[in-house]
Amino acid sequence: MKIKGKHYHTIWLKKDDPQTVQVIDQRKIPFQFEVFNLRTVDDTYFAIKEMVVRGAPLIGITAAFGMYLALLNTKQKNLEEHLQKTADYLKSSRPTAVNLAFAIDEMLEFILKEKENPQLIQETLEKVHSFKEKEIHYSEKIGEYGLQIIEEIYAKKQDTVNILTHCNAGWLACIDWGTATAPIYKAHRKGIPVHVWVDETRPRNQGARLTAYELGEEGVQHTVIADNTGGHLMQHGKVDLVLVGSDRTTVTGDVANKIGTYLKALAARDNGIPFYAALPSSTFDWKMENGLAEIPVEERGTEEVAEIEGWTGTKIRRVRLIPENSPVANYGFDVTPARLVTGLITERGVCKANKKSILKLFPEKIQL
Ligand SMILES: CSC[C@H]1O[C@H](OP(=O)(O)O)[C@H](O)[C@@H]1O
Repeated sequence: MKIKGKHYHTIWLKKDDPQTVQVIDQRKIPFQFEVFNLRTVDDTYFAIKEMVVRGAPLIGITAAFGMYLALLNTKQKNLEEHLQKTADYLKSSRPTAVNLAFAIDEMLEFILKEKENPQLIQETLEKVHSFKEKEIHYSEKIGEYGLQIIEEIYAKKQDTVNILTHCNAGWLACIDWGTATAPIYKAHRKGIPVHVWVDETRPRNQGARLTAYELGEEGVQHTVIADNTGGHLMQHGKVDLVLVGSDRTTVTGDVANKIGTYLKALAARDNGIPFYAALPSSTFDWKMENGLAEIPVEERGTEEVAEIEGWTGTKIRRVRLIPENSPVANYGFDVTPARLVTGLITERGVCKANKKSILKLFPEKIQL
C-alpha cells in the first residue's frame, strides 16, 4: 500500500544486492520510517522476535526469506543438518502464528528436494517470491470477498458503515492489502462510506500506531479508541461490523488473534453485531481442532505492559507506567471460540466457522 503516495510492500530484496532482505521497521511507525536490513538467519530471528516485522502472513514470508539467507550462508556438505537447525531456530521466534511454521516447512521441503539443482539458490529465491506474490493475491481476494459483506450492510443502512477492528491486521501485517483491512480498502476505493473504530490494542498499540497510520495514509475515516471502549459503542448502535485478523485458526473455526479479540467477540454477540475474522489459508491449522486447548499463546516481556513508548517530537522515548515492584502478566493472544464467530473471510470466499464449511472451501485439506 502507499506511504506518502509511494507504493510499498512490507518486505523486499534490496535492489542490486540479492544477499540483503529489507523490511519496514514497524517498531518505529508512525513516528519514523526506517528500513531494517536482514542478511543472516540471526537478523531474521531478531526481526520476528522483536517485532520489527509482525503479523502472521508477514512473519511467514520473513521466515521464508530467512531460509533463503540460511542457504546463502551454508556449505553444501552439511546442508540438511544446517537447514533443519535453522528451521527449528526460526520457528522458536514466536509460537502462535501458524504461518511461521507453515512457511518454514514449505521452504525446507523445497530446498531439500532441489538440493542437487545447480540453480538451487536462484530457484529458492524464486520460491520465496512466488510465496510472497501468493500472499498478496490472497489478501486482495479477502478484500474482494469481505467487500461483499460491507456492501450488504451499506445497502440496508444507506449511511456510513462503522467497522471496529482490533490490533493491526493491515497491509503492515501482510505484504500488501492486509486481511481485516483489505475489505475496508476495497470499500473505500469503491466509494462506499466507511469509518473504522481502531482499538489501540495494548500493550504494543499496533492499532493506535499501525492501523491508524495505514488508514490515514489511505484516507479512510477512523477514530482511535481505548481497548475498553468497543462494548459501549456496540451497545449504542455505533458499530455495524467487527472485522479482525487471525494468527492461527483451527479447522473447526476457533480463532487465535491479538489479546482482547475474544472480549470484542463477546460484546458483538451480546449486541447482535456480525463478527468476522479475515485470514488466508496459510493461517489455518488444518490439524488442530480445539483452539482453546491447543493453540500456544505467546507470553512476552513484562516491559511491554510496564512501559509505553511515544514520540517526544524529536525521538521515540519509553516511560514507565506502573510501580517498579508490581508483577506483570503479558499474554499476546487469546482464542475466540467458533461459536462466537459469524464467519471467516478467506481467499476462496466466506464460510461459517465450522469444519464442514471450511473444508467445503478447501476440499484438498480433508485428508489431513
Ligand atoms: C494478518 S495477521 C495480523 C495479526 O497479527 C497480530 O499480532 P502481532 O502484531 O503480535 O504479530 C494481531 O494478532 C493481528 O490480528
